[in-house]
Amino acid sequence: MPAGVVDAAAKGVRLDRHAAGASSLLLRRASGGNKHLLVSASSHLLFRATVLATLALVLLFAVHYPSLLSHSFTLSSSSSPHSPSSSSSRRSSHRSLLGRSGGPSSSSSSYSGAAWEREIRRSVTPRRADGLSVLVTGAAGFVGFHCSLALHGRGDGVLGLDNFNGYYDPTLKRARQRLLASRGVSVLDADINDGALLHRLLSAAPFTHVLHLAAQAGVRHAMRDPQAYVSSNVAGLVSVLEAAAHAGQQQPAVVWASSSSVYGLNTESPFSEDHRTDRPASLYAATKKAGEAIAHAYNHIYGLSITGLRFFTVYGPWGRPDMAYFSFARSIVAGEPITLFRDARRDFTYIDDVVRGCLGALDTAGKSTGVSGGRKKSGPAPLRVYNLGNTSPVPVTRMVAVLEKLLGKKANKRVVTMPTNGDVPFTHANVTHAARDFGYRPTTSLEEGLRHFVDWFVQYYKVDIKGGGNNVLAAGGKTGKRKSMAMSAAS
Ligand SMILES: O=C(O)[C@H]1O[C@H](OP(=O)(O)OP(=O)(O)OC[C@H]2O[C@@H](n3ccc(=O)[nH]c3=O)[C@H](O)[C@@H]2O)[C@H](O)[C@@H](O)[C@@H]1O
Repeated sequence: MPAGVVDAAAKGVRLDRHAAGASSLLLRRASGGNKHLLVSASSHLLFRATVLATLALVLLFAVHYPSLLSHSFTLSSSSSPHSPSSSSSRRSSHRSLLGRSGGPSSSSSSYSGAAWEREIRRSVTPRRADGLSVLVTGAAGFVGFHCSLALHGRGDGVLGLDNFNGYYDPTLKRARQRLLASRGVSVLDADINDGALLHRLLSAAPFTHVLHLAAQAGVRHAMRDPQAYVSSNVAGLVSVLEAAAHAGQQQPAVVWASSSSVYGLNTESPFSEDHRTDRPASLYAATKKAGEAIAHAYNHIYGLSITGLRFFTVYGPWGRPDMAYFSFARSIVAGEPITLFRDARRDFTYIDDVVRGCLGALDTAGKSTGVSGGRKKSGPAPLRVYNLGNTSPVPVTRMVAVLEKLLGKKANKRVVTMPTNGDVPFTHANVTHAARDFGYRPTTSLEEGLRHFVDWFVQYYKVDIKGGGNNVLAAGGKTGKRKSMAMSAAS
């Protein structure tokens, strides 16, 4: 018996004796003589029987309702967003879902149990014939949020997962999560490095796909926090692929976010999937390139169908505050200076185009071929990589000019030589492979896309652009918090 158990057992006996002793003392005082000895013995026996019966009951309860003994986990998607009680039940279910730090060790034990598994199955059951059942990692992130909405909107079953880290303002991620919940999509607080939880999730329901978008983003930030990139983009990817390879019911196909940054110092343009990607310019790019090599290995060994999508500077409503277009908009509104890297050009790609690309990649992923929990494969499985760009690079100065026009205010610009911090001077996507295989055709110009972004930005942060964009009103009609949130978001 382990020491702790021995200890507890001994304590139990001591408690037992103490209690029995106390009751016999009372009886002795009440009746005296030999009679009390009999009563004392029977009371002793009665006490022990009660303790044993209680223990048996607790054990029975734990076996049949393990989830009730752990955290409450009601998935918020089950409540109608329109019913009067739904907002409070949503709030309380959020509290139960969000009440943890989301670190690898915190969620593993609490997300489990038969009832929890039933909720997972309910959540990922598609509402349309031949619909997909998709686990979306990074679902409270920019691209994950939009993809989750789109998948759910067309009747696929979606379960989201996000660790809500503080790389940029988590309140924006929480707002995305709330909006998803109001549409019926749940996002669990969990980390992709929590392999045990991923395994439980993928064993609980027949997921057909994993859309793996959780990652440590940001090209230049990699110099400040290199380990975060290794943890999320390398270890985290391995954790997701391990869980997919060994999924209990069926191996899902995996579609994941690579990056245009893998082209690194490539000088051929436009960038094609056939070009060199062995000269990354940043650790971020190196981790994404490593991810593509890791994907190859998992496809080869386990027969996992894996598709890597190389995103090109994706922007739009509900975007990432750390990205240039977003932080520039905030600085312009606040009258703060912005720093432009001379001659930088990007193939800015609008979120709706990227979402269509992601769904096209999911729809055409093909099946994984691993059997017996990933121990062997029945044949080769698809291994694909695609550019998802806009095919028309734009100077960053032009992007700022469009923002100035939309916000009705001039930027305070400082133009400097591009620092050697991992950035690359230009990106330009060739998307013929994605067009051929799933009809990917970006249709949104930078002007149009930024207009949608600014519409959302002024509404979300209550920016008064009629007054020249100087005024940021108290946000949301409920609290002034969002104003400071807007101004303090990570960059
Ligand atoms: O497409 C990609 O692969 C990558 O796109 C973006 O990376 P990046 O293109 O560097 O996006 P931003 O940080 O928004 O920068 C956009 C442009 O603005 C320029 N920039 C950035 C920051 C700044 O202060 N000044 C400035 O001129 C950059 O040089 C770049 O040309 C994302 O941040 C990455 O997560 C993603 O993987």
